[in-house]
Amino acid sequence: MSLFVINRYLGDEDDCPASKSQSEALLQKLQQKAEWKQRQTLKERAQHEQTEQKRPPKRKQEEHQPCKKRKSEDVPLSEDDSENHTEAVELRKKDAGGKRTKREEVSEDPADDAPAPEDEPAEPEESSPHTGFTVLGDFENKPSSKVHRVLPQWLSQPDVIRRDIKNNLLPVGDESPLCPQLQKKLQDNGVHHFFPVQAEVIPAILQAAQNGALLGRGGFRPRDICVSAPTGSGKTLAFVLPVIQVLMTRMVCEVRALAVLPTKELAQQVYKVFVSYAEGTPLRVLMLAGQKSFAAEQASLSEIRGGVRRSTADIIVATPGRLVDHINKNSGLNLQQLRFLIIDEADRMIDSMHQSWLSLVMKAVYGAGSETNKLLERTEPACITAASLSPPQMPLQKLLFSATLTQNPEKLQQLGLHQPRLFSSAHSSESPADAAALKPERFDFPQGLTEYYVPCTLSKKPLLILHFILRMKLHPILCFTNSRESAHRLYLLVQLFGGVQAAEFSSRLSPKERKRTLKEFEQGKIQLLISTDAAARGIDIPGVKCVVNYDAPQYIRMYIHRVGRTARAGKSGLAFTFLLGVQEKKFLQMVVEAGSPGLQKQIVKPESLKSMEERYEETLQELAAVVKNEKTR
Ligand SMILES: Nc1ncnc2c1ncn2[C@@H]1O[C@H](COP(=O)(O)OP(=O)(O)OP(=O)(O)O)[C@@H](O)[C@H]1O
Repeated sequence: MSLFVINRYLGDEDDCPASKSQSEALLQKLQQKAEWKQRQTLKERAQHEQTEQKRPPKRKQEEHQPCKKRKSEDVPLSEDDSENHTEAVELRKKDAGGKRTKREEVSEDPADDAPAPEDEPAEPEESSPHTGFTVLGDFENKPSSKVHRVLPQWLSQPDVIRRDIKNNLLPVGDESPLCPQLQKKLQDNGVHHFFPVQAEVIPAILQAAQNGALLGRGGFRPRDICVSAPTGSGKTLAFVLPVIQVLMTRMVCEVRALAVLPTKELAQQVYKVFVSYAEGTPLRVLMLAGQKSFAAEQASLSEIRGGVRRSTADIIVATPGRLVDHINKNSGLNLQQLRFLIIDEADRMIDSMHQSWLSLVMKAVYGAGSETNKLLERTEPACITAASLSPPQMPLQKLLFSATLTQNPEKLQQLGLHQPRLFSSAHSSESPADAAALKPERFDFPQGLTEYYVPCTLSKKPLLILHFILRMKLHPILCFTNSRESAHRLYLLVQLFGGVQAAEFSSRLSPKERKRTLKEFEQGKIQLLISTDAAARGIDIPGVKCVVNYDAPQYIRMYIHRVGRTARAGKSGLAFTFLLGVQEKKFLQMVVEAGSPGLQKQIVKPESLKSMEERYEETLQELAAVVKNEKTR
């Protein structure tokens, strides 16, 4: 079977009359063939146009797609091909039990160019009608199946944390994995029950450290732990308590726990909790967050004892910037015995990974072994072998916490987690179908939170916030704006209007002023705290009844953290978001897609604001003068 036209050598035709008549016959035959082919092409084109008109549009579209089968029809025919074609037709006729279709008849007789009856459906062709070649394989275009997102098992099947705090309290005394000393401390601090996240995570961390701080059961490295639980659900105690319990029996003071937090205020808050529960144990806690000068922090890190430089801290709470400074400037921070690396607000910390703080910490952890601790020299994690497990080793375990932990495996991969285990209340609700459809990530909201939105215009926003405090008496209110300029202007306006104890909280203030402001707000001296997102994450102020998003946040994570400043520790709270007409649809959709039960509409009637309007107009004029004054200063 030839696939191509073969130019045969026909001999010296001019010299031989016999061969001349032979070549004439051949020429005639070829001319006939060409005519037949021309007619055939015209006929096929006519047929094709007819069927095109008859078919539904979708089918037509498919027809237009190039397919290899059709291409084979364009291959020029050789004489041999024609013969083979006749043979093939004959064979097919036999196969079909002698039944001859009209189409076969047409293709068999080149002279017959009558079109096939219109009502006769075209038969599926097993072989190309002209070449007679059987086309092997299926060259039709097939719809390719979509690649579905498949989450790693540890992400898709987390250990579930119950959402409802109030109905899932576990008494502190009941089969508690905590030592009596810490139990007593909890009772003294007014904590009589564990919240669900604590009931799940504390035993998991303690279990991995059953042999003390060294390698866990059977000599294996403990699994890293990730926790995704709502704002205010008690994540801080979920890591503070087990870390203290594991380390409290240590013999030598070395840095064994490092908690990294994104802001000074958060570091300060977590530092306080560590200090409170470490009281009465030999453990020493230190903060490296820029509250003191670098030199002062450096001096507090180590001391000379018996002629050897020794660490003076067991637990360090740090911000990434200051931590990196201490590692880079070799200020005496020794992380070679680090047992726990706690990353709070983990999703935010992953985003700040460009500072490469984590790789520096890892380098410091697995750096050259110190001469004094040859016995406990650690090796960088690699394949687990009998040899790698034989010496007593201090394993590093990472503990990640967030209310909005990312589910993006690529982002989590940057953390180099070891056989991670996820504890989550939110992720379990995501169905495989949702995951496959790449739906937006879903998070869990505190149960006691009621969310509202207030339709408004730009000019009415200041009046609304005044109405909330002066009329609705919703204070203390934590009010968020999207920029520090906006926070400052609103603060000035409220001050000028009068009758409200207000303060601002942003990077305009020094760390000292910020600390004082938060304290005063906590003490109830401030009714309205106007803040940027500096206070959106992690800050725990128990008395906040109401959060107002004066400017709607752009990202869902920010919304979750902002509204999470209320309704903490199983209590109830209100969150209001002021929405302009153009923002409404998109914002409400974003929040519901993220797992919120939905925002209720709260309309403030214009009459309710009427009585404040005159004073408000005056205030605006005063504000213009004050702002002008500030600019010229
Ligand atoms: N078992 C408990 N019993 C009573 N109060 C608790 C308990 N655990 C934590 N709390 C209190 O709940 C509040 C919120 O705790 P915490 O700050 O740890 O929440 P969080 O989950 O870290 O929140 P966020 O995600 O906003 O940082 C704190 O005031 C804390 O003292």
